[in-house]
Parts: sequence; structure tokens; C-alpha cells
Amino acid sequence: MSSIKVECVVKEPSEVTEGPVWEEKDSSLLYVDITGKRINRWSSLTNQIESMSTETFVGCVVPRRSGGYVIGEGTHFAAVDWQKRSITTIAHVDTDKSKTRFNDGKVDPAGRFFAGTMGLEVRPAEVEKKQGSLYSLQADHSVIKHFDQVDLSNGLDWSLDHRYFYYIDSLKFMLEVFDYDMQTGAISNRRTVYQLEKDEGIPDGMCIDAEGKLWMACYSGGRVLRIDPQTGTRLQTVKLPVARTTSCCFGGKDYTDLYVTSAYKGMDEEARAQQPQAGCIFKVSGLGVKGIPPNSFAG
Ligand SMILES: O=C(O)[C@H](O)[C@@H](O)[C@H](O)[C@H](O)CO
Ligand SMILES: [Zn+2]
Repeated sequence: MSSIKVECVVKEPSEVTEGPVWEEKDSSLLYVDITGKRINRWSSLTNQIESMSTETFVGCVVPRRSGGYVIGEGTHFAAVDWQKRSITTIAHVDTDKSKTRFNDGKVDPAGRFFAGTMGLEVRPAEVEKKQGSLYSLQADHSVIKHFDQVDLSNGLDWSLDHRYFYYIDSLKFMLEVFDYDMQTGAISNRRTVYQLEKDEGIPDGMCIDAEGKLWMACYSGGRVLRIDPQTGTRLQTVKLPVARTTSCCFGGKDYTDLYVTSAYKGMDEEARAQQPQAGCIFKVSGLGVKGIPPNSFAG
């Protein structure tokens, strides 16, 4: 077993870095700054960051098979032309609500873009509860609403055999699982996999590894947990030098590095002085496990 190394790689902090996605073709990490209203791309080869602004809060960004990206921005799904730096609305959600926004999202193995919403935060992790829903955008641009009553929609991923959908509603402090129908994209039979312990913080973004185990970033917990979704046990804890760890994805050569995003929004000057790397992105290497490549939106 090699030893674990945690390195700050994206040293330019953002308010809330989130939704990291590895782009193999140019060894870049794509991510959003939710409240800073930006989509960013950091090149691991040149260390340069390319960036574009969004009109409102942007919860997630995913690659698109036909080129460019798709985002969950405000309460709409939108297409991004990175070359032209333009954004075009695809579909609206939460049309019956006035104070919600998209948060985390990810593409399923068939190319459907799943993303959830939440109430607007008064302070980080403080929302009017039950305002969010989970949606998926189909290749034909139609939208399916899977369920509502969500407090703070967050991390999601699918099992390697595509039979299960893993999901986090942060303020429930647990990881949940649904049965997944890959043919239709339907989810059913919701149940709990893992209940967080008090000092672990708030469950946020997550990703699956090539052994079918989940890596979950814990906001206010300064850590990433590795969970076995079959047994509901915690296998490993990796601590980060910042408390507000928000999400993670595998990337790098052969997907052997775990990239972990973080936030500084809501921290006062004293806290930021104590954690100068808050809002930066970290690379965890030497975990001895690989990730899997991200999926692209089919539409
Ligand atoms: O990153 C997100 O998913 C949210 O938008 C953030 O605001 C925090 O992480 C959340 O408040 C704690 O779960
Ligand atoms: Zn999140």
C-alpha cells in the first residue's frame, strides 16, 4: 500500500467549489463556483484556469456528447457552448416555487442528466426545508420529476452494475439508495445505507470507485469518507486541511487521484486566516483505488 498524499492543486479559492468532473481528453478538472456564479476548468498540465460567468447560481456542470456542457443553473437546465461562452436554456424546473435553485447533478450511464434543487440558503446549509426536488433531463430534453420534499439535494451516483442509485439529501445526514431501472431511468424503493456520526459533518457530494464503494465529502467535517454501500459501513476516512469539503471525483492518469472541492463562503476572517486553503481544490493520491470515467449527457 502506498501512502496517502493530500495536495492543494487549484490554489485560487472560490466561494463554493463544487461538482468536479474529470475531462480526460485534456487532463482538466471541470467544476463550478455555485455562489460565485462561474464554470471553471483547471488544466492539470498547464495549471491555468479558464472560466465563464453564469447569470445566476450554478449547481452543477456535466459534459455533453454533442460537445460543450449542460448545467443546472437557477431553476433551469441549460446548454453551454464553451467556445462562444454562451448559455441557452433547455428546460425549466420548480416552476411552482420562487425561492429554489439547482444544486448537485450527474449523468447516469445511459446519458440522462440527474440534478436536484434546494431552497435558497440564508447561510450555508440553512434553508427552508422540503422545497427541493430531484429531476432528470432526458436526451429529448423532456424533464422527469422523481420526487419532491427534498431539503438540500446533493451527491448522487449509480452502482457499477447500474441496479442502484445512491443519493444524499444533506439535511437528513444520511446516504440513501434506490433501485434503479436503467431502461427507463426510474427509481424506486428508497432506503437508508449509512447514517453519519455527529463529528462527520454534513454529507455533500460523492462519487463511486471501481470497486463499487462510495467516496463522500462531508461539509463542516473536513473529510472524505469511503462507504461500502452493500454493508453500510465506513471503510476509511481521509482528512483534509479545510473544514468545508463539498464534493469529490476521481481523475488524473487512470483515475487514480481523488479531487476534493471545498468552500469558504460563510466563514469569517478569523476562520479564513486559520484555513487559508478554504475554497481551493485538493488532490488525494496514493489511495490505492481507481475511479471510473464520468458519463456525458446524451442530448
Ligand atoms: O455545495 C453544496 O452542495 C451546497 O450548495 C453548499 O452550500 C453546501 O455544501 C451545503 O450548504 C452543505 O451541505
Ligand atoms: Zn454539494
